[in-house]
Amino acid sequence: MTIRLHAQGLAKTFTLHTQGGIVLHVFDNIELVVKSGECVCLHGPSGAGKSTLLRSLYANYKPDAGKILVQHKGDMVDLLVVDPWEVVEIRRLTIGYVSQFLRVIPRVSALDVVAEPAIANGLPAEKAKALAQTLLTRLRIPERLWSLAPATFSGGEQQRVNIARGFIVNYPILLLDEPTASLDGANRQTVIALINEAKTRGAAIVGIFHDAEVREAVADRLFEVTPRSSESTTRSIPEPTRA
Ligand SMILES: Nc1ncnc2c1ncn2[C@@H]1O[C@H](COP(=O)(O)OP(=O)(O)OP(=O)(O)O)[C@@H](O)[C@H]1O
Repeated sequence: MTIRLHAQGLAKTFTLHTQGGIVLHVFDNIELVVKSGECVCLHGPSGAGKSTLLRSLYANYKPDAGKILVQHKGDMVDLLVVDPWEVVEIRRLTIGYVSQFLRVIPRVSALDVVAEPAIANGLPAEKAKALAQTLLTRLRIPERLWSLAPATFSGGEQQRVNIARGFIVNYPILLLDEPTASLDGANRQTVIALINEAKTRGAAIVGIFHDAEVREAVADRLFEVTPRSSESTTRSIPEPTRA
């Protein structure tokens, strides 16, 4: 099976500049390989760094050390050294990300929010909207809501719009941050089906699934993220130089 994502020696700290320069060591030496058709579940206690790792894999956070190799247009490229415009391209074509919360864009309808990534990938608008309708129907978003901006939608409705947006493109790599957190049983089953369909077409998936039923239905293996929070240190701040 093709390796789609390979994180090597990843380390991440946060420096809390507003709190005396305290340095939080979140994780280090992360080695994660994800192949085509495989779903890996990030696992570990609250605060261990699962979301931080997932966001790092999407280049939302910049790790302090290591590489994030992703297969993009046939080549392995390191997400941590590419130019910002390439990150935009990699996100458009190669890596999809479903966060727990929808970033609501005022006045843009739910249908257009979902269709947008497909249009950005070159699908004609009419086809993209037809695909968006199919996904919104599968995720039980009532048709009367399709033309409305999702700002006023319930938490679960917003999450389902976000899922439809993440699954409208056949991304080779998919990152899922608790995609079923606010969903009822029927919609959880739909998300399980969408994830398994993505695996069947060869997507490499990394996810955080707190729900055991979802985890068991989609994950091929667990990847343990171990907390390092007890090792926070204070980075010394240089004394101000006197005139
Ligand atoms: N932007 C940030 N700035 C500073 N510290 C952060 C930031 N994001 C996360 N942290 C810290 O990093 C650690 C890991 O947080 P993270 O959200 O990755 O954990 P998690 O394993 O996803 O937890 P949970 O299961 O509760 O969602 C926590 O101690 C958190 O306080």
